[in-house]
Amino acid sequence: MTDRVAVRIKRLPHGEGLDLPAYATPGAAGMDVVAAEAVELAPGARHAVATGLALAIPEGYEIQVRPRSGLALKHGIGVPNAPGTIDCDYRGELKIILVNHGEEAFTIERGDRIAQLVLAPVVRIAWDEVADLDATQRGASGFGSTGGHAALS
Ligand SMILES: O=c1ccn([C@H]2C[C@H](O)[C@@H](COP(=O)(O)OP(=O)(O)OP(=O)(O)O)O2)c(=O)[nH]1
Ligand SMILES: [Mg+2]
Repeated sequence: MTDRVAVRIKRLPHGEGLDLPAYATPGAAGMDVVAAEAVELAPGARHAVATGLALAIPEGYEIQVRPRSGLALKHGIGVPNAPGTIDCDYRGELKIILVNHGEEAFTIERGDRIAQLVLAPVVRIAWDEVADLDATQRGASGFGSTGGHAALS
């Protein structure tokens, strides 16, 4: 694997005793992050789940919060803002927004792995405002303009 990037992390008082986010396998793209609180999510409900963690991500990076596919497939638990954006200048508590798309209530216990964190480089925009844009074959066509599921002939 490539070299790791150091990210400062602080445990908040209610995060004491919990595992720090960690890669479950040597090739995992995301670190699983655990809940610092127990939550009962009714069908259709959503909640910003505490992690008991605060971060200082280095400039030039963000952390993306992504759902766990097992929770999604088995229980309908999603991250409604996926991929959640953790800015490098955010010093508040990392929270994981979960939604229950399933038909049954879902119980999260403190210490359960609820989502995964992916560190990603950020390339920032410098607008170059112009009067006219260059022409392309696609032009303004989009949103299915090239056809449906059938192969191109
Ligand atoms: O799933 C998430 C998404 C965001 N955040 C925190 C970190 C992020 O840096 C901050 C702001 O997030 P975002 O920019 O997505 O939310 P916003 O609605 O635009 O709020 P703001 O006006 O504070 O930027 O909230 C989380 O803890 N968890
Ligand atoms: Mg914002």
